[in-house]
Amino acid sequence: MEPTRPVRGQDADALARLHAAGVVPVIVIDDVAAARPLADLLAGAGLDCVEITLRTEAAPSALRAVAERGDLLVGAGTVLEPDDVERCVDAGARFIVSPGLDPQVVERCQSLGVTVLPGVATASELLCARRRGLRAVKFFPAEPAGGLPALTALAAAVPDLRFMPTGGVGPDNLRRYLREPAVLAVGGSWMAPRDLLAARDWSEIGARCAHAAGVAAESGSRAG
Ligand SMILES: O=C(O)C(=O)C[C@H](O)[C@H](O)COP(=O)(O)O
Repeated sequence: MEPTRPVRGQDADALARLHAAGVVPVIVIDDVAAARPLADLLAGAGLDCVEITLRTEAAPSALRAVAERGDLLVGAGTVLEPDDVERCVDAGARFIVSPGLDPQVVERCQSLGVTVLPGVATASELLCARRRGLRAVKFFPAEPAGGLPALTALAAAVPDLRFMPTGGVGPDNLRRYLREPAVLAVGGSWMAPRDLLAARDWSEIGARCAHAAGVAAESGSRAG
């Protein structure tokens, strides 16, 4: 990737940090009180970026709590409505992720200057993202949509875009995705899944995060 190229709606610093992190835990959080210990754990494991999905009532407050630390790059996921973009940016989100490419969500992000990673699963959606000036997208749902073979085929046809595959990625296939040069970073819930978060199983979450960070550090020139 070329992190210094100015790209409308995608701030180079955020993209560079996502690329350096390599893995992005996707969080579904039910209790805002779990946000700070989770953030401590992510930072301790060397994971610099986190996506908090707007799937729960606690999500906006959790996002704010993690963003207030100042050291982690926090994004909002499952952003379905343009008005959610403002809410998330106001809470401290530095990137916005959506399961699909909704032009209104993308435009709102671009008008606010926040990085947006809309979900794409087809070449047509990829071209729509490219037409809007984007240079990175979420590939979703990665495994059901064809996995790494589909991603590499899309990347070969549209070589100036980078992908954040998410959906069905985990410890068994993480390494393979990270070896693909078109992959900006890999997203997934396996590092801190909802049930382990609810159970406050910090030791298991910590072990999964440390493993993912280790795999990311081994892959290519990513930061450790
Ligand atoms: O599109 C969004 O905004 C989402 O929130 C979707 C999530 O990124 C995936 O559902 C995570 O997939 P798994 O890692 O397989 O659990």
